[in-house]
Amino acid sequence: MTQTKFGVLLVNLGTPEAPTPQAVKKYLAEFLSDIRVVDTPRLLWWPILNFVILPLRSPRVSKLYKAVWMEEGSPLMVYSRRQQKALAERLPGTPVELAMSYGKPGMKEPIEKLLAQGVTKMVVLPLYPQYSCSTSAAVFDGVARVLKFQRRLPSLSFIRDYATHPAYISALKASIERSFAQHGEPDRLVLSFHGIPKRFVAEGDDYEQRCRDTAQALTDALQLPSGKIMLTFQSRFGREPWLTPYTDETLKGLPAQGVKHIQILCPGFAADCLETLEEIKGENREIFIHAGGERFEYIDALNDQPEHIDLLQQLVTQHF
Ligand SMILES: C=CC1=C(C)c2cc3[nH]c(cc4nc(cc5[nH]c(cc1n2)c(C)c5CCC(=O)O)C(CCC(=O)O)=C4C)c(C)c3C=C
Ligand SMILES: [Fe+2]
Ligand SMILES: [Fe+2]
Repeated sequence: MTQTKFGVLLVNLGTPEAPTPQAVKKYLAEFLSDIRVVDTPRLLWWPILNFVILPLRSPRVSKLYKAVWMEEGSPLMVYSRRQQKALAERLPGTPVELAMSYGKPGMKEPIEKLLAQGVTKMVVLPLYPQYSCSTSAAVFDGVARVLKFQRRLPSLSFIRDYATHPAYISALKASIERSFAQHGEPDRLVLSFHGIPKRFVAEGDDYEQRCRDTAQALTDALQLPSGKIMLTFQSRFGREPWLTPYTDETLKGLPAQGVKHIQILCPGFAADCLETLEEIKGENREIFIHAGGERFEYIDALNDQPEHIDLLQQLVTQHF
């Protein structure tokens, strides 16, 4: 009889290997070729991607990566590795691998490493608190793509999301309360989530609802008056309408309404990355201050905070 051997696969988006135009181009080419992310018909998308998007975007975005790059590498990779290590320390005897949907180490090598260690049950945890077809479902595709070439499949648990998990909400709450204690209570607490095209939601993606579920659970947990918390969407890409209100437009309008002190948190990002550090902590601070805002405080992602590792541990061990 085979004994069950558990293994954990953490998965995040992926990031370039270096903050250079060539490395960013390679990463974006893989990421933006996934039909889960951009679903424009391939024949139309291929020339746009290769002749317009990649040549124009890669040099510009590589400068943004340079601005947030850490000594050990890209922030997303650095924090994800720390999460992997901290979770592995909590689970002696259970291998924990980190995979990325795009770029290195990809999906194949980490899954094969788990199987080579005799894992018979794999718990897959996409590090996206709110489900979206563009992220969580792409992880599912990646797992299936790799397992397609295995003769012996492991049992699988796929954690769809954890938007209202009590340990997630209490980790966010603790972070916010620390920030309030350090800087005072702001006029508004802004929760900025990565956007997606509105069309994805119309076609059945429940991402917007899951973001609202998180915001509601946090509002209840913090016991703040409902007008104090705002939900916005960042990182718009392309021409079609994305989820609104947009973070940048909202922040630009706040000072004129008398809102001069904000704190901002990105609950949809398990790890700090380009989108939080450059776009929110950098660019959106500028927008707010330029519009007449006075105090802007960015609240770090949960990264490798002990409360976050508690959450990851609870999420995976409930499947053991
Ligand atoms: C093109 C469409 C995109 C969709 C849909 C999308 C959804 C989505 N993304 C994240 C999380 C992250 N995105 C990050 C970067 C990033 N995202 C897009 C595009 C879409 N994202 C691009 C083109 C980029 C790269 C930067 C740029 O060129 O502007 C990152 C950061 C990666 C890093 O290296 O730091 C994360 C994380 C979520 C959660 C999401 C849907 C809910
Ligand atoms: Fe994105
Ligand atoms: Fe961005």
